[in-house]
Amino acid sequence: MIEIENLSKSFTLHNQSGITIPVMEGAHLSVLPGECVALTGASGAGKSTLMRMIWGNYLAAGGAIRVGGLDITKAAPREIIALRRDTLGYVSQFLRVVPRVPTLRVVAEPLLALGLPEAEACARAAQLLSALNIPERLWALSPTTFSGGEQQRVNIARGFVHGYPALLLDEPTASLDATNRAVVLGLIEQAKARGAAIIGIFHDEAARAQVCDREVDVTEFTPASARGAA
Ligand SMILES: Nc1ncnc2c1ncn2[C@@H]1O[C@H](COP(=O)(O)OP(=O)(O)OP(=O)(O)O)[C@@H](O)[C@H]1O
Repeated sequence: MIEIENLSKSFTLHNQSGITIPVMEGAHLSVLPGECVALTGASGAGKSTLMRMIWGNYLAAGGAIRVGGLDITKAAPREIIALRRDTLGYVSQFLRVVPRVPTLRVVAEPLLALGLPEAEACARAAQLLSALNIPERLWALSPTTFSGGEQQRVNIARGFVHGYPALLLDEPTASLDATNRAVVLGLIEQAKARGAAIIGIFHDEAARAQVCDREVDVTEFTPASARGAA
């Protein structure tokens, strides 16, 4: 479902004499439907960079990233938008929303974008918000004033509202209490059971051990030149 081949990435610092920093070389990764793979490696090894490349926010220098058959490194913006609507979900660490949109709507939006009737989309959103213990009195409010943990749960609800065939999870249990952490791990297990291919960053080792089938240390993809500098 997710296939990465010979991927490389470097950053050019335009405001610092245009210096180029290679951060990844020869990256390979393949994630099958129903599998959850954890990206590991020390801080700065490139975990977030790899996730952002799969999401289509960072351009690759070379290689291929195929999600559901589409090579993201060569895709047109409209293809990326369609991929994000239908196939690829992303639970980032922080919720980014348009101010004044009610929480229920924020969570229902991915389903509305797919053309589901409003009542159906809102019912599914309500189900997830309840499961994630967001009190119903908050659903009509914008999540912009919510606590860090509440915002993260809204973000998770939004990321799991549609049964995406592929999912990227960036620290999905980071600021959660034990009860909500267990709910999120349950959602990940359900997503795997329905066949989602998942890539995640989990600093929570117990969570990683519970839901991930294997680990990939991105340090393996650090270019030899950058390794020498470390
Ligand atoms: N936008 C950027 N511009 C320049 N360099 C960047 C950029 N984003 C990341 N880097 C560099 O790429 C390398 C990998 O960073 P990345 O954030 O992917 O690491 P990480 O493994 O996710 O770290 P952490 O666990 O601390 O979040 C770092 O050396 C970082 O400085």
